[in-house]
Amino acid sequence: MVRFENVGLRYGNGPEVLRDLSFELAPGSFQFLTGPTGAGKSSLLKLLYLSERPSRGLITLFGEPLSKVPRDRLHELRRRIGVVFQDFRLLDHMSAYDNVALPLRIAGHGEKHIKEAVTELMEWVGLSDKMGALPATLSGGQKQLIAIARAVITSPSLIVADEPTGNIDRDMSMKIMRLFIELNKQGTTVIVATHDWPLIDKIKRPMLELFEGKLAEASWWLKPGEGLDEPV
Ligand SMILES: Nc1ncnc2c1ncn2[C@@H]1O[C@H](COP(=O)(O)OP(=O)(O)OP(=O)(O)O)[C@@H](O)[C@H]1O
Repeated sequence: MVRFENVGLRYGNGPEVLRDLSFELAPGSFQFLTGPTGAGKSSLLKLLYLSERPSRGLITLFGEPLSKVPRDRLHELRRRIGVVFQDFRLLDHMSAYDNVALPLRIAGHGEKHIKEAVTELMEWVGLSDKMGALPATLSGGQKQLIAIARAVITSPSLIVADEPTGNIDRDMSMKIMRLFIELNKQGTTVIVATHDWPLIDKIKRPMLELFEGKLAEASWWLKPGEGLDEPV
């Protein structure tokens, strides 16, 4: 699904903020990414969802070496990735329904299909009664549920989440993580950056740890399949 080989990243002429990153995300895997503030988690995720290009090394995404993908084809790969941010990035002037519908509208789908898909996803995240709500009238957790519905409406094969439960209470954080786990059980590859140790501890999935731009030996690893059926 994803392979990094000796990847480095610098912004402009600055120092390398990521160095010598080599790892793989297997198809259908669930991976946490953790590390202290400034360690480079968001930067690593930006490389994954194609918002930055590496300054050295090789990234292979969906079997394609990114260095060989022409710029005008990058958006095709990008469409296969759903991204969830800590700050939701909903469009404030649009209803929850229209926010969730947006990726399908951009992709040119008809309104009938859009209505079915949005209705199903709003039900899935438990917000069927908030279709017409503007983001400003929703709680942080509800906004994140809308952002997750928007991220998955195009059925991406990779979900990248950057601190999706920052500033969200414990119960809602668990609800959000359960949605990611459900998607993962359906075959979606998921990577979640978080500082939330109690959450990591409860969910028990493999973890990548960054320190000052380098991957540390993981403090613990689970063997493939291990932990996956634990209640969360
Ligand atoms: N656009 C940018 N231009 C220049 N430097 C940047 C940029 N974005 C991040 N950095 C630098 O890259 C390093 C890693 O930042 P990054 O945001 O990836 O860390 P992080 O682990 O996600 O931190 P946090 O947990 O605080 O979100 C930091 O030193 C940061 O200052």
